[in-house]
Amino acid sequence: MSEFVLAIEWQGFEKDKYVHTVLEDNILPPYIAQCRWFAGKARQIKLLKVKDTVHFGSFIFMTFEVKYDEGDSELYLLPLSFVEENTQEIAQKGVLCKASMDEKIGLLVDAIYDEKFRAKLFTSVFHQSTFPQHNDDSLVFAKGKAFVEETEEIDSILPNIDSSNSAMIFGGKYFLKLYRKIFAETNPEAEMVEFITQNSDFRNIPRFAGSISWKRETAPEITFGVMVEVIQSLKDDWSMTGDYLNDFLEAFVEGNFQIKESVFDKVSLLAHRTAEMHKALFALRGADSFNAEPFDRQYRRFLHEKFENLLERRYNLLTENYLKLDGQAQALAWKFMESKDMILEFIDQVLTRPLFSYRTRIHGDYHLGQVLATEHDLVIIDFEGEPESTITERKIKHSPLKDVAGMIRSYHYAVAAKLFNATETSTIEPKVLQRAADRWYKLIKDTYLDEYLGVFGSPHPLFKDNNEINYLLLFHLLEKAVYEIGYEVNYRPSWVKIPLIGIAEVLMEVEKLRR
Ligand SMILES: Nc1ncnc2c1ncn2[C@@H]1O[C@H](COP(=O)(O)OP(=O)(O)O)[C@@H](O)[C@H]1O
Ligand SMILES: O=P(O)(O)O[C@H]1O[C@H](CO)[C@@H](O[C@H]2O[C@H](CO)[C@@H](O)[C@H](O)[C@H]2O)[C@H](O)[C@H]1O
Repeated sequence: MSEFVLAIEWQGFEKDKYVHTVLEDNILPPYIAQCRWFAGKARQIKLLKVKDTVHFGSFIFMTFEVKYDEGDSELYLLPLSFVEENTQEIAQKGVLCKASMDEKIGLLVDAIYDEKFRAKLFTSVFHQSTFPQHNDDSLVFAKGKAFVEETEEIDSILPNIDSSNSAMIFGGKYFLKLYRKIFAETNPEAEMVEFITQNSDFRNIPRFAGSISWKRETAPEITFGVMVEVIQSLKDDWSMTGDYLNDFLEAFVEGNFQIKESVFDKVSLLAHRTAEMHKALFALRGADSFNAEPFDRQYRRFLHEKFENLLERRYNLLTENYLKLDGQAQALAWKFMESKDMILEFIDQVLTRPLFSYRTRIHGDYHLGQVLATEHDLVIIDFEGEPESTITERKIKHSPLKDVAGMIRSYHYAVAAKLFNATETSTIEPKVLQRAADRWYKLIKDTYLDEYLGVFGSPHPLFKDNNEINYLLLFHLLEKAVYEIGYEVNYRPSWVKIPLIGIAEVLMEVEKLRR
């Protein structure tokens, strides 16, 4: 905790330059560096600036901007509370500094750690309260279909989960995600979850229970948080698939290739739920932001430019990090670089080839970790979209095959990570391992895809024909694997070979299309 003792006054907080300067220079930099939600830990901070203050009873929502030496700046949300000493036990990681307010001594804390703040959030959703601000702006709490509580007296906890935002659970029933990195726009997750809950009968998402938004007179509104129902789940589908793969691995080291029927059943179930989600999104009419659209020129150009830029950035990243890669990853990276012309030619086709399929709002960052396994079913979560894209881009409509490609990539990841990282396989030749991984992947991929397409029947309402399905699926598989190189180089360099193998496999299919 910082040594500073800040004298705070909530009423004049927005204008108190001294308090802002101490926060910006002395308190926030060390504080945010230890917060899981702060995404700029690996970047050089050039400027940190307190931006806005939104009053919420005896609490404050403060926003601050972080500018870096390179790349885009970011806007963060930090709710603040003053907790008088000896009134409440506050977790050490929530304390910013010692403080005084109205002649009382206490602590300035991240308000999520203050149970009174959490209780006020709940009460405000309960009453659908509005908090007018000093200008014509207001802080607005909305209530959704899944909010069925009859009392506002409810306990709250901060669950111990891995989240890039801040989660709170109320009465074991309501899950509130308070966004930390915020955008000057409605968050796509709040929009998607609210729209699906209120306008469709698709049940395999946590249904919308409420939201917190800062509505501004002269600027777009900003979503501070979204409340949904709690999903009772022991694990996500990534760990569940990891369990099936443990069985597979055990048989494989004994010389058997074995996949249980129940595994195919689970894969089919996920394909089924994916198709139902896409059907629901396709059927949502009446609001421009959800109506299905064709592959018009403007969208084709957007898709093309985005992929070309991504490709360029990834080639540069791999070149800069080439010497840090192991021998196998270097060979794969080399192959990827040599294929540049073929990839560019394949991407170019999106500008001109006939495409009569539709595009709709989609999940956007679909992988096994975004699916929670309940006792008998699966529930899809986290509709925030691809973390690297801007918030406007995340709302652009795409072919649902982009989600399908995301999930297929995830199965590829699951088997590769399991077989190549296990100690049990350390003495097995890489070629033999690769062959087994390929077989597992192919069977699972075909099961997923066949079941997914089967749900829609024929003719398919969203996709024109098999040619288009094939091209769009390969396009998005390639795009996703290229995207993943960035994630792996930055966070798990020893896994970079997984997307590189994925790229090599897609390129073999692309070559077949050229013949
Ligand atoms: N509705 C929910 N009910 C119960 N747990 C949830 C719910 N939504 C998310 N979680 C848990 O929180 C974790 C993080 O959720 P996610 O939506 O991915 O948050 P973030 O985008 O902040 O990382 C999930 O992996 C899951 O364990
Ligand atoms: O944190 P998010 O869920 O928004 O997604 C990011 O992190 C994911 C890693 O957890 C990353 O996913 C990649 O690794 C997964 C296995 O850990 C694998 O299942 C996915 O297929 C693979 O893309 C995701 O790309 C990134 O956006």
